[in-house]
Amino acid sequence: MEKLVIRGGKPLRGTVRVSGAKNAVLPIIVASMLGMTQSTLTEIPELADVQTVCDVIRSLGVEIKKLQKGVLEIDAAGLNATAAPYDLVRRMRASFLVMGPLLARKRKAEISLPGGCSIGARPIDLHLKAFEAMGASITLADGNIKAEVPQGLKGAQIYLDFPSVGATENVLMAAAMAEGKTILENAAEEPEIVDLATYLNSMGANIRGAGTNVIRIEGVKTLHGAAHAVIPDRIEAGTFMVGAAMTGGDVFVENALSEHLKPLIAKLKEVGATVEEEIDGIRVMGGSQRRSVDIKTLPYPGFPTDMQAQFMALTTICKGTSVVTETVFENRFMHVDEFKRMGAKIRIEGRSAVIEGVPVLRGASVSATDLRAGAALVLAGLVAEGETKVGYLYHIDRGYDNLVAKLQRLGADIVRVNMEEEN
Ligand SMILES: CC(=O)N[C@H]1[C@@H](OP(=O)(O)OP(=O)(O)OC[C@H]2O[C@@H](n3ccc(=O)[nH]c3=O)[C@H](O)[C@@H]2O)O[C@H](CO)[C@@H](O)[C@@H]1O
Ligand SMILES: C=C(OP(=O)(O)O)C(=O)O
Repeated sequence: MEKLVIRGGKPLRGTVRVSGAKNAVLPIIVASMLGMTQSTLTEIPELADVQTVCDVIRSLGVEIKKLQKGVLEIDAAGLNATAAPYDLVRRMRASFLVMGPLLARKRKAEISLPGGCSIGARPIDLHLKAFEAMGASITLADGNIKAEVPQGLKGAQIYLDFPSVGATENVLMAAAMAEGKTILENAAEEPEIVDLATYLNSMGANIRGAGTNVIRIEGVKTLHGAAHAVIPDRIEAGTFMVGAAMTGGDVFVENALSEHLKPLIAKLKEVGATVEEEIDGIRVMGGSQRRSVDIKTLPYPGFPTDMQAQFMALTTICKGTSVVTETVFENRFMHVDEFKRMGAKIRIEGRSAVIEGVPVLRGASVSATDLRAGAALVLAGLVAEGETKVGYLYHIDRGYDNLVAKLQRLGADIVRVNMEEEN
């Protein structure tokens, strides 16, 4: 098994460039299925999830060429299948986003229930209710969802019970080519939704209001390919920012957009870090004192759930008691037990974790229980006394582009080793 081996104690210093956003690139690659001509996408991060989403849409007849590092050319003229294979869908929840484009272009879709992720049950009822409102009939058999809309999708007024990111994206893609107008209320407002809408509009769609909680979509008959550069990854940026604050370092996170990171910036300042918002990135300098701070995750523009684990890593070494409350996912505290192995003092009370800061963490063997938990354990390893070994790296590989090389360039003592070879 491969592991990351980290020797803590080195402050992160220097410049790191943020890659394109995982949570923007996945829906954007899927949205390319709607184009009748070729799209060129740039700022594509090197991630296992990008590979998986490309495999999913290739299996449906879409041609994808990697022109050079970070650049994909996608041609969906030959889209010819309507069933997404189970072994790919189970690997990544975002695969379920192909349902919208398949219904729009092929009027039917068959997709396995997306793979359960350890952070919560993650149902897809809001996606399905929205498709039903647009005229689709949906059946579930043998773990597969079959949706059909023989007369084509019709625009509808849809209210999401929760501002789900994935459901908003699926509706945007379906409604872009539906007949008539769709009004989506209580829509998700994340920057990744805006990026998807920008791309769809450059493909010929008519979408207004993305980034607010009401999105209006006037359906068009066809869409064409377009050129698009994916936005920077605010969660990757946030991970390095927390790393700088934790290690008492000084890091310029190039390409990070401060307008996407307001809650994190505010909380880092509360902890005692200095944060400078610059035109081409964000500089974070960690102080010697770290004060305890409370956070509560919320849909955008609230504190992102995808930064909760990394921020909790920081609170483990803040002076005093911090409370971290998770409201978006019901089971996103798997990292707590791993932090405890490293000497952190944390107890869980319902949806909150109460963290009593300790002066030092100790290196230990720990497991990445999910993507952000993995990143959080790496951050903990950077400040721990002695050696930390982080296993189950496939979680981290899903969503961080060259994490080890980027950390090494910032001065971290971190290597990736194959433990079997070592023995
Ligand atoms: C690929 C991608 O972009 N992933 C992000 C996306 O996931 P994802 O799109 O899956 O997240 P959602 O916003 O849909 O989920 C938020 C909450 O709504 C619930 N829910 C969602 C859909 C549904 O039909 N029914 C339902 O109950 C979920 O179980 C969860 O508790 O947004 C999450 C919330 O910001 C992030 O953590 C993920 O990194
Ligand atoms: C939960 C995450 O991703 P996904 O929705 O792809 O599982 C994440 O990026 O932290």
